[in-house]
Amino acid sequence: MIRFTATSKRYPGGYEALSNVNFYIPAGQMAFLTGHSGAGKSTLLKLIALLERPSRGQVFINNQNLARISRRRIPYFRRNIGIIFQDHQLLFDRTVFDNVALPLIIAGQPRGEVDRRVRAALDKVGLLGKEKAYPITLSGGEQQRVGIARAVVNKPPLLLADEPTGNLDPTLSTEIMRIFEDFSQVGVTVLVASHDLALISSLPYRRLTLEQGRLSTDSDPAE
Ligand SMILES: Nc1ncnc2c1ncn2[C@@H]1O[C@H](COP(=O)(O)OP(=O)(O)OP(=O)(O)O)[C@@H](O)[C@H]1O
Repeated sequence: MIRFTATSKRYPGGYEALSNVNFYIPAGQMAFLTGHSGAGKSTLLKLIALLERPSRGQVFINNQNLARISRRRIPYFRRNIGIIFQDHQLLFDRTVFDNVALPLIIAGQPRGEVDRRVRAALDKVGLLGKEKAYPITLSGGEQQRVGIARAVVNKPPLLLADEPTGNLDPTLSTEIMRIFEDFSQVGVTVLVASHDLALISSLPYRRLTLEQGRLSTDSDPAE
């Protein structure tokens, strides 16, 4: 599903954020990406979402070489990826329903389909009944779950999360991880960048560790 082959990323200032990274994550796997601050975790996720391009090497998603995707086709490619950020980037002047509906409305889905899918997504994250609420009235954990519902409302086969539990206490963090596990169990590939080692160590998933842009370890407790 995700393949990096000798992938490097040098930013315009000359800083090499990723150096010769190689790994493969099969479809349906859940994995963590960890490493110190500045190790290159966000950069790696950005290369997958085509928010940045590698300076050397390749990134393949579903056997598709991302170098072959033109700028014009990037929005269509991104519909295959749900992205969750630490600061969930919700619209505070819109209801929960409207926040989650946004990707479907942009994709031109008919109203009935939007209603049905938004409710299904809110149900998956345990927020049915909060459709009319405004994000400001929700707790941090609930806001993060709205962000997850919005990321999955298109049913993307791939979910990327960048520090999704950064602002949450351990109990809420565990709840968020459980939601990701549920998606992975129905075949969604999930890659979570996090430096919460206590949380990661408590879960039986593969762990890719970056150290100054290099993949220093790749360990899978299942093997
Ligand atoms: N657009 C950019 N231009 C120049 N340098 C950048 C850019 N984005 C990131 N960097 C640099 O690349 C390095 C890796 O950054 P990245 O955000 O990928 O790390 P990270 O592991 O996600 O860190 P954190 O855990 O602090 O978010 C950092 O030194 C950062 O300053």
